[in-house]
Amino acid sequence: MSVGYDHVDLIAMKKYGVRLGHTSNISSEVIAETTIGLLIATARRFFEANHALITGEWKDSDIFWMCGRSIRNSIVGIVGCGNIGISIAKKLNSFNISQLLYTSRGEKPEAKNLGGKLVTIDELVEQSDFIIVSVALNEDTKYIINRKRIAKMKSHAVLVNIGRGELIDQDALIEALRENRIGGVGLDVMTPEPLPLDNPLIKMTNVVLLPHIGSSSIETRTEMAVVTAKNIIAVLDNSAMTKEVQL
Ligand SMILES: O=CC(=O)O
Repeated sequence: MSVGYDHVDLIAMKKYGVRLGHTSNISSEVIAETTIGLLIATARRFFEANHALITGEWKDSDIFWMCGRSIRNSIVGIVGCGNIGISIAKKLNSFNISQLLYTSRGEKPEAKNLGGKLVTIDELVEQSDFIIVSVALNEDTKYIINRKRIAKMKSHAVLVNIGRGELIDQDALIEALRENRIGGVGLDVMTPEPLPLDNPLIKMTNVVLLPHIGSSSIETRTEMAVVTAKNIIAVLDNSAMTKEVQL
């Protein structure tokens, strides 16, 4: 009952003739909503600000207290422009950003129509003020955000990951955050999940962590459950699944 199937041994499934269903595209919209929320919460320091309020640190202060960065007039890069990436791009369109960048195997007409420019991953990390990782995890994309690419990011760049934890070299990310080499990070996915409470990310003020709740709306989870049930029934009936992975 998920979009991604990186946690399934596809070779073994194929070898033993086990069919695999998933919930492709059902959750794209709600994951895109989560992404926008996480992007703003990270860029505008919502959790840090909330913590300041509840701990009595909210005082008459200087005009730049708790300032974050606007999304307006910024360059936003989306790594991976599948259904979720496109849905994020559509929502961002109303934010008056200055440029949308994206990576993909080839130009995507839908992204182009939204003003998106196809770039390489290295160009994207170098040029973006906000970087959103929304690509499927596989052998080609594992650690796509590696140490070298983290080093290329702008010092104020905000990185958001709603794909899978292993898309990012998390140790390199923690180092960059410790040394204030990037602006902030918003993660709905991380390594491992659940994240142990002694992980350094948990205590960092420039990090917003969510417990992999990208698709967690009642409506979406209900729809995912129904499709999963239909997929199971299809296997029992030896008929076509609603969403089947071609092994
Ligand atoms: O991460 C969520 C999913 O793959 O559905």
